[in-house]
Amino acid sequence: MGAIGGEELMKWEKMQGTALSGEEKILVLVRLRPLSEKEIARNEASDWECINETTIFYRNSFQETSGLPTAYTFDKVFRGDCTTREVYEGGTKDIALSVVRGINSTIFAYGQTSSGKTYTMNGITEYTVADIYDYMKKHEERSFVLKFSAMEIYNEVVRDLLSSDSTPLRMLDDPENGTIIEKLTEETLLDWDHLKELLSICEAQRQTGETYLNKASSRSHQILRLTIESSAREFIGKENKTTLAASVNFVDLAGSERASQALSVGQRLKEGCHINRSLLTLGTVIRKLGMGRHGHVNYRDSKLTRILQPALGGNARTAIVCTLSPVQSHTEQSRNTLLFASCAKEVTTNAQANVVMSDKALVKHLQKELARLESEIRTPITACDHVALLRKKDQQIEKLENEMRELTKQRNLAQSRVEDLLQMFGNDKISSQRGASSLLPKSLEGNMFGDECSVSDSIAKAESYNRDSESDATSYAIPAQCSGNFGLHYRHQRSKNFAFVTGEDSDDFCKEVQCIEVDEPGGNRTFESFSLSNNENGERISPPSSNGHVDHRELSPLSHGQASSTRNCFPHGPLGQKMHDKQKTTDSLARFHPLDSSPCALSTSISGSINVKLTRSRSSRENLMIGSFSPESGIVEQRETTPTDEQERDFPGSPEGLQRKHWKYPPLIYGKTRPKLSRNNSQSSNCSAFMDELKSGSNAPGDEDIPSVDTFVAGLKEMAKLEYDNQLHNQRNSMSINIIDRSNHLEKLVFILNFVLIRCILISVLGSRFWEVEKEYKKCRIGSYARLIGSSFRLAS
Ligand SMILES: Nc1ncnc2c1ncn2[C@@H]1O[C@H](COP(=O)(O)OP(=O)(O)OP(=O)(O)O)[C@@H](O)[C@H]1O
Repeated sequence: MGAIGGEELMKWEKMQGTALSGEEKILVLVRLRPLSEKEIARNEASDWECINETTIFYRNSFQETSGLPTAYTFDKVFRGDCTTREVYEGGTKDIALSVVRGINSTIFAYGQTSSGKTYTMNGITEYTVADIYDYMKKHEERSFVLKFSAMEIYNEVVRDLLSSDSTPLRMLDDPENGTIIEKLTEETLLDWDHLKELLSICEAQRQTGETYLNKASSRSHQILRLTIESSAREFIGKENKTTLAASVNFVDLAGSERASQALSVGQRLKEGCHINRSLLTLGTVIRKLGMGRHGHVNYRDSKLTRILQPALGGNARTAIVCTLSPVQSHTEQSRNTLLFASCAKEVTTNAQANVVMSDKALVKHLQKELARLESEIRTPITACDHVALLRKKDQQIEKLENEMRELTKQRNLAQSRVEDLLQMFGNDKISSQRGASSLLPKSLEGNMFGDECSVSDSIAKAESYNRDSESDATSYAIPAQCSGNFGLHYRHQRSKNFAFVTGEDSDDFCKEVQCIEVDEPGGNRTFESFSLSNNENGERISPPSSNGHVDHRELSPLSHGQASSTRNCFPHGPLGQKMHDKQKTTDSLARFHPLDSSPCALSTSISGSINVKLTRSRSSRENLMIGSFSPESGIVEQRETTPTDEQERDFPGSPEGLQRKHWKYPPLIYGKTRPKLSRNNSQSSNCSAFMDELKSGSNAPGDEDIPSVDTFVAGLKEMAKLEYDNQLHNQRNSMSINIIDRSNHLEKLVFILNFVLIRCILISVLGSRFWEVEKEYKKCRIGSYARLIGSSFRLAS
């Protein structure tokens, strides 16, 4: 019998209206047995409940928290009050009856002892056979031949249940039909009554015994096999006759049992061991098959799995009915059954219709098949395939075009962004160059522009410069923590990139110069702060109040990222208005010529320069910077040091009162004799005459003596020049010191060399003299020896 499709099969398929072959998962049903009378009498309760058609739920009456699953889902679950007919109709019928269509099928029951396997399988077998006979009646156009065989595996021995001879049967491996049982009785059924008779013989022959858990416990695995061969009556006696042949196996497994629970001893215990061992092998096979047939599947480890091999992942349709005992004391066994069922539902079988052909029919069929394949080879791709291929290609082209469009869009967007950024950066660079150039003599501007070309270079140079200048008392870049005379802390923030350069959204941008640190005579340093912010028109707003006292929180709104609050930095009243006007004028000037700009512009220039560098090289987060200006490179450099107000407040050298409140701006003194910025009494700190003017102006609010911005500009310009001169002077000094040092070193070297040379000469002169003396000495010695020998010869003669 082979799984060959032929005319007969095709006809049969049409007749049935369904496909007869294919892969499918094993059907897994779970049946819960009702509590027996005995169990009810013992006041046992059921912990299991079928909550719907597919899920069985474990109700934990002990409220255990074992972490094990409580709900299990299968193809179908049946409550205790469900009849066997319902179980049969609920899936097993379809599988069992595929045998009449030439497909092997297997129904087996699995579960612990006394869970209702035999009860279920007896019913299913009866219903199936009844339905088969019913089917035969309905399909009189076909002739059916039914054969019945029965065997049991008892203590790993195969026995024929239809024979009184209890001699163990041998198992043989047939290359075509798999495992066959030698000499197994196969009865051809005459009718339904004949089958009933045979079934009763099997029941009588089967090994059963009484255990504590089951009065009539099956002690063996029973396999009832019904083979059906059918062929169309019209072809009978003809050459092209084909036959469908398949078997349905009804397998009633022996139940797993615990010796402690079944109280089995002696023979029962031995039976139990064999049962458990073979069930263990079955479980292992199922688990392996459920994981996807990787590697070797150990079918041959037990006779049960050898016989059931086609049903487990082979050429068969399979249904497993897992039976459960509801009793609490069997919960663990029930869980094991459900675990087995869970693995089994992952196992796939591949059932094929089994068609038996006569030799002539087989030859004819093979010839036809050959002709078909040859024609396929000659015309590998039909016109229909071409059209399909073209359509597929078109779809691919369309998809790729769409992708290209999308990518082009993204590229254009990215390009425009890059251009915008470049434009903004260019503007920024110009602004920063202007800012820097305002601090430089014209002659040095060229250098600066050259340096500006590379941002990283500029930063590197600026950083190195700042490193060098940290110890320099005249540098601008003295950190607040150092003991320099003062340090400038620049804080800036840009909520929109380069807004101040483009003039757009300038109110989102604000810069602040804060915390000018001054060494007090007593060694204490103080911090003062003022902020310079841009208003909506790009105008800078200066912070001092009319009374000269500035609240730092008002002056540094940018620390909170709120540009709008910087507008409040102006003192209220007429003074504030005047300042505002003055500032406008200054800013407009500063925009055209940074060198002639106001101090605010100067600061802005510094900040702007810093901003360009840092916005590109670092994130736009709020920074508190220490600025340093390099006259050589024209770079204003800043370093992140003490960024938060919190840290400033905690700075030991900054008295509370002076840091945040009661700001005073005494006038600065700057002149040729003082190379660095200084102030008269340095009570608190500030750096500009402008502030002083403001201070004086605050004494007479509303007065016409508004602080002169020009004065401040001039002052700062002078400061910058002075600082620059000072830098040059210092550098020249340090260079000359260097040269002197180096010439000293050279002199020392020459002296040492001379000394060594003289010693060498002396050594060589003395050496040659030594050799001469030694020679003379040797000569004298030889002469004296000769004389001695001569005198001795003379004496002897
Ligand atoms: N669904 C059911 N409804 C009513 N009674 C049932 C049901 N299932 C089983 N029983 C009864 O429970 C008892 C044990 O059933 P059965 O012998 O079928 O169990 P088993 O699983 O085959 O046990 P073993 O593995 O020991 O052979 C029997 O008396 C049977 O009549």
